Amino acid sequence: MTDQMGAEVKVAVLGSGSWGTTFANIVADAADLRTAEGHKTEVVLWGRRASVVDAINESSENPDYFPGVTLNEGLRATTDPAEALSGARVVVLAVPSQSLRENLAAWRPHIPSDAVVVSLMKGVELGSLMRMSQVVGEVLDFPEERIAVVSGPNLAREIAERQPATAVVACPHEETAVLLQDLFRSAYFRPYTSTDLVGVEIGGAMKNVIGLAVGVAEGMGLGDNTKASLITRGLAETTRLAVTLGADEHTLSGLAGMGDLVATCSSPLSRNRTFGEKLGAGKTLEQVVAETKQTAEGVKSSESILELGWANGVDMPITESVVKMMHHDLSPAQALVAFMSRSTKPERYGV
Ligand SMILES: NC(=O)C1=CN([C@@H]2O[C@H](COP(=O)(O)OP(=O)(O)OC[C@H]3O[C@@H](n4cnc5c(N)ncnc54)[C@H](O)[C@@H]3O)[C@@H](O)[C@H]2O)C=CC1
Ligand SMILES: O=C(CO)COP(=O)(O)O
Repeated sequence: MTDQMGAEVKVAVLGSGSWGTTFANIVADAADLRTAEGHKTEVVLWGRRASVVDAINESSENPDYFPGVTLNEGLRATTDPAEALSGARVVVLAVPSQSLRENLAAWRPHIPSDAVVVSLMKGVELGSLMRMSQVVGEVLDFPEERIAVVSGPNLAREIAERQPATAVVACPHEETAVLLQDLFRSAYFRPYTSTDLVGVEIGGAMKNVIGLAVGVAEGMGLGDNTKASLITRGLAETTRLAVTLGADEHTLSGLAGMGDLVATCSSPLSRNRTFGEKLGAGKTLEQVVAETKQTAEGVKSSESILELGWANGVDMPITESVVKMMHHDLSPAQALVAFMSRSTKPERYGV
């Protein structure tokens, strides 16, 4: 990337929550690798809260999300979006999906018109039913070759601890994906490229919904057959939707599909799975919402995803059950009965 963009590249990461902090740290660690090759990458993280920003600048730590984890010392943070974005060639977005449009509208005057914008978010906008890259394209009026996404089995805590992980960098314009792959590659983070933006984004958004369902099953004390069934049928549902929207079926058996689904559905670190687990164990929705401090994207995105499915004639039985549990007072026990009493069908139907 540095070869194409000059010897010095500034990367702005907007959002200093769990994934924004971790991703900024990945890019800062990756930058160290390339220093030896004569390139300089500056990484600046924008956060809303001064206390978090100060802690990152003063002690290379984000105590709210990763107490005890030492971040790269070269990582700088600021509460000023203009400062973070000034001269940035790459702008990485890591805020909750439902606030992206509002955030982008505020940041737009500061985003350099020739920047590449990268979404890390795994949601679908309520109302518009747009994927995050579509929201970026609409608000910023950027061409598709300068909008990319990163997705995959990326539980932030593990990666903040620098445990090995893989991901997919997707952009319809392969050259952009390759340039970003180089910028984000570190000793413990290995990005693959893809041109299938739709498949990568739908895989990321859907795995949160299936993660909620698997969490509910876990909370109800159900076993591995039930969870494997939900994961597998969840992948079928994800693939049906993604392919209908134009994705390559193979993307969904890759890192941003099956890979992320497995990580999310099997890990107690997943906020979506944990949310579902608490509900399945008998807590009320209000209790679980009050206890959940970080973003569990599937709760809201389940509604927009279901609508997207309906608008495109796609059968989405697990998503429908999740929406009813999250928003229409269906109990986990009722959801289970409804799911199991559906009419029988071939394993493969629809697209
Ligand atoms: N945490 C993880 O392991 C991963 C998360 N993601 C995705 O990254 C996105 C961000 O998630 P996290 O960082 O995990 O969430 P988080 O809840 O940890 O952090 C969200 C950040 O956005 C800020 N924020 C909240 N509302 C805002 C608003 N209205 N305007 C501006 N900033 C606001 C919060 O203060 C916080 O700093 C989500 O779409 C999530 O699905 C993707 C991969 C891994
Ligand atoms: O996206 C993630 C893992 O890839 C994080 O999952 P949760 O948002 O459920 O914590």
